[in-house]
Amino acid sequence: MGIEDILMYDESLFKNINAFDPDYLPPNYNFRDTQMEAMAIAIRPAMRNAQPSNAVILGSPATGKTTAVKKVYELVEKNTDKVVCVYINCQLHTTRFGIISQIHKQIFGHLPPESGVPFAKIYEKIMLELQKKGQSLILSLDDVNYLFQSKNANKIFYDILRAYEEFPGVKTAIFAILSDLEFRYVLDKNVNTVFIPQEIMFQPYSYSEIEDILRDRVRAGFYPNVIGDDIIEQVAMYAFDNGDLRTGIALLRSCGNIAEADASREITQEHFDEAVDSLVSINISQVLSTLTENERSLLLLITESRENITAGDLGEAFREKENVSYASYNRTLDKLEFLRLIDTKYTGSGARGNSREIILRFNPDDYQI
Ligand SMILES: Nc1ncnc2c1ncn2[C@@H]1O[C@H](COP(=O)(O)OP(=O)(O)OP(=O)(O)O)[C@@H](O)[C@H]1O
Repeated sequence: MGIEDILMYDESLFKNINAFDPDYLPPNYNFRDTQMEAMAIAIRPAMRNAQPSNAVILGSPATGKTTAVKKVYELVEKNTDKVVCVYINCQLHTTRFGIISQIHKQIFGHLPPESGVPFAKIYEKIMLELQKKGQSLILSLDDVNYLFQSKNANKIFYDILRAYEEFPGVKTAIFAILSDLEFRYVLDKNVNTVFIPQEIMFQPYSYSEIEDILRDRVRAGFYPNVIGDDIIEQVAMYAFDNGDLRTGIALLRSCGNIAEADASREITQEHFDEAVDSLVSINISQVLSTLTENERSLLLLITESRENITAGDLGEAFREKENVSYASYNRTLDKLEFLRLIDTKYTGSGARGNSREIILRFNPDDYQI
């Protein structure tokens, strides 16, 4: 090994490898101003002792929902101490006690004791504190569908949103964050008497938005000239095709690691190809594994039809096969589109959307549906 090789060995291509971490908060956060404004409007009354609004924050995975909430929280906390902002990931905390403990931690700086103190005591302590300080609570429940699996959602929503009945003056709101469109209906059915939210929608990013975001991430994470435009565009295209910005960010990191292991000063086409291969198409497989019977059945019909079928013809075939209502067919179709397994394109003829053409977004031969 020559002297240069030794030097190279220690050299890193990464200026800041954390820029590719899942919890990295990008200082530059574009394309979500409308959604962040809607959140600010929902929170603003709380800064003036008025009632904040509930919201349901909806969008497919990696459309920036969590990041947007955290950014808005940062701004709120910078500007007022009248609002307590709590963010909870419901994949990690699903019980009433777990959720109230996290709120306790945010307010008092530590978790309550895990045993011995009943829920009601902790709840009371929190609400009295909010009442005393004249503070409002904005509780963001990320991946809120997990609460429904553990059947605790109803109680938790009531705990928070009805607090004012027992503790007059206390103002609370919930931001329910969802990446499962289907779940919107479950939410409505279960908690609609207390939870009347405004909807904040996170549309999928366009190709150029994805490219822009990834270029920013490259500037934050790599030294200059480590990765060329051509490779960045390929990464962006890959992320766009997969409908997942997160894949793009992971791919950038993986390219960097592979190039480093190769003791290269830059990321080459070969490094990119290797990174893509190693990604395996976990994404699509993962999505497929979460489908319900009906969704799977509809997707099968689409893959079997091979050429682009229209929504109308597909609807007839599906209703014959599964004996479901038209509304249910439409919901299932929307779900497949939301998950970016299919695209629908208007052909410009026909009535009531029946002229939409269904386009499959992946090669069915590569997957078992
Ligand atoms: N506009 C943006 N600018 C920069 N980075 C972004 C932007 N939107 C999303 N990201 C990045 O994409 C990744 C996913 O974002 P985030 O976790 O906020 O999405 P999400 O919609 O909450 O996803 P999920 O529904 O899967 O929880 C994060 O690494 C985040 O930093």
